[in-house]
Amino acid sequence: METPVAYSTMAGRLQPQLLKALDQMEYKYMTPVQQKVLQLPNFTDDCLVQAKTGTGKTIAFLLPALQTLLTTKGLPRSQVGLLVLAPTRELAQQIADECNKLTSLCQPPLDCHIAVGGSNKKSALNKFLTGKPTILVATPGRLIDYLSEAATRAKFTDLRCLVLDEADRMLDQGFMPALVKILQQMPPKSTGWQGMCFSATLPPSINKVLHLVLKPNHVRLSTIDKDEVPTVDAIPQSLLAVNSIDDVFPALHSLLSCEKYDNPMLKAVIFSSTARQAALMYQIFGHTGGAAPGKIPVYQMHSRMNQAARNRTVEEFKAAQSGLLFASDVVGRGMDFPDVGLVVQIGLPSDTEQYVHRVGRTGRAGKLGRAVIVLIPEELSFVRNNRQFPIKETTTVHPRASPTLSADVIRQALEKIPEQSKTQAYVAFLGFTKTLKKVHGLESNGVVQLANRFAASMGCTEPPALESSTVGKMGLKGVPGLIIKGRNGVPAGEPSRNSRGPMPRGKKPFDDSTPSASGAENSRNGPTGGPRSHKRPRRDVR
Ligand SMILES: Nc1ncnc2c1ncn2[C@@H]1O[C@H](COP(=O)(O)OP(=O)(O)OP(=O)(O)O)[C@@H](O)[C@H]1O
Repeated sequence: METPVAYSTMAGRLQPQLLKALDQMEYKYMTPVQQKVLQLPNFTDDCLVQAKTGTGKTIAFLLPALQTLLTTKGLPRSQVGLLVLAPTRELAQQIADECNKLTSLCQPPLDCHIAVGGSNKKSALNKFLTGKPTILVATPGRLIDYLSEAATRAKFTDLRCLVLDEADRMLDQGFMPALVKILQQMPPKSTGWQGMCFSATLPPSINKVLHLVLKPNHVRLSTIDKDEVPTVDAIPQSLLAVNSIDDVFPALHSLLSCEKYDNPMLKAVIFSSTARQAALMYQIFGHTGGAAPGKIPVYQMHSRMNQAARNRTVEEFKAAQSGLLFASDVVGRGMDFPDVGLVVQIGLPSDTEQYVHRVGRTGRAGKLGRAVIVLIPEELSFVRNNRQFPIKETTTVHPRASPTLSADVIRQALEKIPEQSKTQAYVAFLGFTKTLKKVHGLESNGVVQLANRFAASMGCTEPPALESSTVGKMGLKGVPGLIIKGRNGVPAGEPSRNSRGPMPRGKKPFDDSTPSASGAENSRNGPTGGPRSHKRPRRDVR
């Protein structure tokens, strides 16, 4: 490992007020990525930078950009000189907070504004238009909204630097149309603004679109060796392979309770594939008192919450000394929750990059951490196809683990969960599994069967009834095993036929692997309607 270089050696290259702020933030030494970037002879070079999660990339792009703003003459104070784009609202806020700390001693002040969805657009836009926003941190959707106003567009005519944080995400198919729209409203690249792209993962696919923000001769920096994986070495990764989907929640309960026994101050993030599943698991583990023994606070974070609740959770979980955060991918990238010691992924990440970023919510800033992925047999191909990750199968059983006790605790907790939450989790599971059916190696029949087994694992006596339009949208019309409202004897508008309460103890859940009554009735759906095909799963990332 290279000897760390002190920030004090940057005197003369960085403005004294930035160095003083770094000192106040107790950043004495540069992290490797900060060192690489700050060693560039020219801070205004276009650059593509890769460094592992939690290694201080935010400071690495803010410092050169702020140095440019502080030393460049001629930038009118009402103009945006630095624009940072990030994929999520919470990440944008986090970047703005870090930026405000770095500029806290600047005189005259460098105002940092934020433009994100979920907040009051009118008042934020008004402040932006009447203020002196030298820096803007934004999510693409809200920025496009802003740019519809001519007065807003006029604020960018002197742009000096544009940063894409989580650059591979910002340049992927999901964000590309928005990014292109934004760039159309910015001064042309030929006016000389600097482009900076940062991420822990830079798949080759982004190379063909980098020209949108970077010059052809941009600098490429990486702190990751060519054949090295982008996950942090200090995070042991393990696989908890469960025999069937019924075992997922009990296995998670067992894992968390054992971890909690070993470390009463456990702070963990548990990722689910969908917002609804994160919400469901939050409720389940709320009823189990977090994880036995003793109580541990539980938190939830996903796109189905309103922005005020999302902001509150971020603040609380950042400050928490221990707790379980049940989350979707809205906090899968970039978020810095101090001292998270464990990341658990329930089911498949949407892609290998997402696996890396989720794992990276632990082991940050040189701290220790551990990552576990819980997979059912249908999902194990993820590990087989991604041998680059040092994922070890968990073989040792913790002496405290009691599968029967965990199964009982989960069953009792599930009895208290409203049917509506289960139905929502089922629909979301169906949709997500459908989009990843190739990875699962499943046909539509198999997708429905798996989703129905998921419903059974939630204690549903039969699969929740779906709106016919929902089934159509998912491209699952006519697939046996689904219960459609208004058919199968289920009155339209009624929540579900399974709302008879929880499955009695010991009762065998419905077996949807054989054509059930519901499956037979389902044949009335007729031939499959034109399925809407998704190349990638709909991710809960905004
Ligand atoms: N020079 C430094 N010294 C000590 N801590 C630092 C330094 N720079 C950054 N940090 C801390 O390291 C943590 C991770 O930083 P940051 O969030 O920028 O990482 P990142 O590389 O952007 O991660 P990700 O890839 O997940 O987005 C933060 O808590 C930050 O405060």
